[in-house]
Amino acid sequence: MLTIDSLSKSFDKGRNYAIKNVTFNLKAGHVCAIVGESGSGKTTLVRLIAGLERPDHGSISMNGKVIASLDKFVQPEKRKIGLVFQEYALFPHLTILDNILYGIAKVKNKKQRAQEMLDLVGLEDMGKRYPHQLSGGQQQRVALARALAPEPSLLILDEPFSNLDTMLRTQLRNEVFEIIKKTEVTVLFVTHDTQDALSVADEILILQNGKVIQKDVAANLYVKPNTLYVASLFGSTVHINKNLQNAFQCPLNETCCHAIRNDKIKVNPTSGDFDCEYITTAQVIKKIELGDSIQLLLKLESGEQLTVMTQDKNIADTINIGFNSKDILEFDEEL
Ligand SMILES: Nc1ncnc2c1ncn2[C@@H]1O[C@H](COP(=O)(O)OP(=O)(O)OP(=O)(O)O)[C@@H](O)[C@H]1O
Repeated sequence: MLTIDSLSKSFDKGRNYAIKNVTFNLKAGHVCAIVGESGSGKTTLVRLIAGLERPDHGSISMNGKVIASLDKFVQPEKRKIGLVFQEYALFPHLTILDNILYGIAKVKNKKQRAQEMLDLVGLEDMGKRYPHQLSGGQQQRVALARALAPEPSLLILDEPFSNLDTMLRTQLRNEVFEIIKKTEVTVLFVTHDTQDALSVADEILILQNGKVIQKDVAANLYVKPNTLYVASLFGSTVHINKNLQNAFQCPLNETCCHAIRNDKIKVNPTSGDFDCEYITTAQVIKKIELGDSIQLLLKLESGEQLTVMTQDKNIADTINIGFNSKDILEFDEEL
């Protein structure tokens, strides 16, 4: 449905690239989350797709038709793309109903359509109110209703929940995606929050320095991350550097980079039935009680520090820790 081919964009005549050679496909009806740290190019990528920026290289096609390339540019309003941003961008002087009507000037039965959209987002009685009379979460649902009203082929959500506090954020995210599922619209969802991505996306695209590092379903990103960065995004991860290899006596292939998830490091204070292939001794520097588990900050003889989790309340000052080769993650990259 959406095809991005070798897309690049620079804001300084090619010295740096906000988006560099990005290629991916998105199937109709799928939700794809775009995840990456600040400055990785997420917003630039969706602005290119929405037609708010022009690419320097490559092309964007929707349903087989090129909408942006070096010699073709379809205007944003002709792209059938709905946008929802972090700031709700509602017109303050228009009622909720008029805000929704604004986007569907050319649709037949537009009042009926606008009311249907209000019903869809659960604000059927609020059409006559003004934006300032609604809560942040309600305003974001109006923004969603407005974006969905013209029946877009693609809906782009750019950090739509960042303005909200954590409780409301999770609730609204779940509500919004329940609404979206009913419409079967294809979605690109920009977020820096991996929990958001894991909760709602069919697939996740990871951007780093403007490049796609990996695009896959969530389970694969966890089990087979391409890089240490991707591994770290989906759970605390320790790089098994030379010092750690020496400490645990686990020599690893020098041409690759290796890591272990913190929750795969086993803790056993007595070493009785310790069942790990690679073991070392560690000094407990700090214990932090986190409800029913305890986080331990450890120092190895080599001076390396790492954290592990345990449920054992009787932790001595010096403990054994270890892991198994099956849990080691291996990447091609050099750090
Ligand atoms: N209009 C612009 N002019 C100049 N540089 C820009 C412009 N827009 C983005 N950039 C640069 O492009 C790079 C990618 O920015 P972008 O906003 O796409 O990242 P992001 O991943 O969305 O970040 P954030 O999560 O902080 O919003 C950054 O280095 C940014 O400074």
